[in-house]
Amino acid sequence: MDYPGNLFVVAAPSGAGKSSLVKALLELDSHVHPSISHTTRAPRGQEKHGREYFFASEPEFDAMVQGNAFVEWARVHGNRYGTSKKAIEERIAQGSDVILEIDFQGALQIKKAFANAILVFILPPSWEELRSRLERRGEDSADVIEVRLKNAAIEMAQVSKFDFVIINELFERALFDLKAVVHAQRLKYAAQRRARADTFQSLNIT
Ligand SMILES: Nc1ncnc2c1ncn2[C@@H]1O[C@H](COP(=O)(O)OP(=O)(O)OP(=O)(O)O)[C@@H](O)[C@H]1O
Ligand SMILES: Nc1nc2c(ncn2[C@@H]2O[C@H](COP(=O)(O)O)[C@@H](O)[C@H]2O)c(=O)[nH]1
Repeated sequence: MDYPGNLFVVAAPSGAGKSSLVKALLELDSHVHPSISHTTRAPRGQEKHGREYFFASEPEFDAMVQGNAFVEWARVHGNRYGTSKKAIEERIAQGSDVILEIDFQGALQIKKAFANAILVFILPPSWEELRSRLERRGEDSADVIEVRLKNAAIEMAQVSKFDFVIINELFERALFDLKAVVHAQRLKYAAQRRARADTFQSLNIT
């Protein structure tokens, strides 16, 4: 389906820095809107319902799956996460750009539903740095960090299926690259829409 707004999907192994990069992008670019996912994970320290996530019980999440409310959902690191259709369709239909911060399974489901979606994969510069970022963040127990690092190898094996890969070594450099992807995509779709409008006009199609 073709929508006037752009859909960006950012995936990365846990700790690579995607939330930090997306947050910085949102502060700089008011035309990009985040999609707030639903999750069965418990809230972390400062997280608020409706800000980082909509926190849902297992039965609540089940009901949404049964009700076909998700455009994609996946089990990630032992919890379920999903993107509600409502969260994105209304906005991109109105011409806004929407950014999703989800895992690779969800990203690939999104590409099937929205062929124009742009998939961006964020890589850490090294395994040592990935571990150290997870430890420094101080949000997850040692066991959870081990699970996330183990899953990171599986996630990174999917990188070739993404449209763009950004290495988040120097934060400002990675942010520059993410901004460039968003900007390039806007120019590309704007040009395509103009070309189509011109053709429609010359063919007298309304
Ligand atoms: N370029 C960078 N250099 C150093 N530290 C960074 C960099 N980018 C992010 N960080 C830090 O690494 C930690 C992990 O970043 P962040 O929470 O954004 O990762 P994430 O990919 O969103 O993880 P998750 O999927 O678990 O939510 C944070 O403490 C963040 O401040
Ligand atoms: N497939 C989906 N994955 C999602 C969604 N929202 C978040 N995520 C991913 O889950 C992991 C863990 O996140 P955390 O907040 O517990 O650290 C991370 O890779 C997220 O990107 C979603 O709606 N669908």
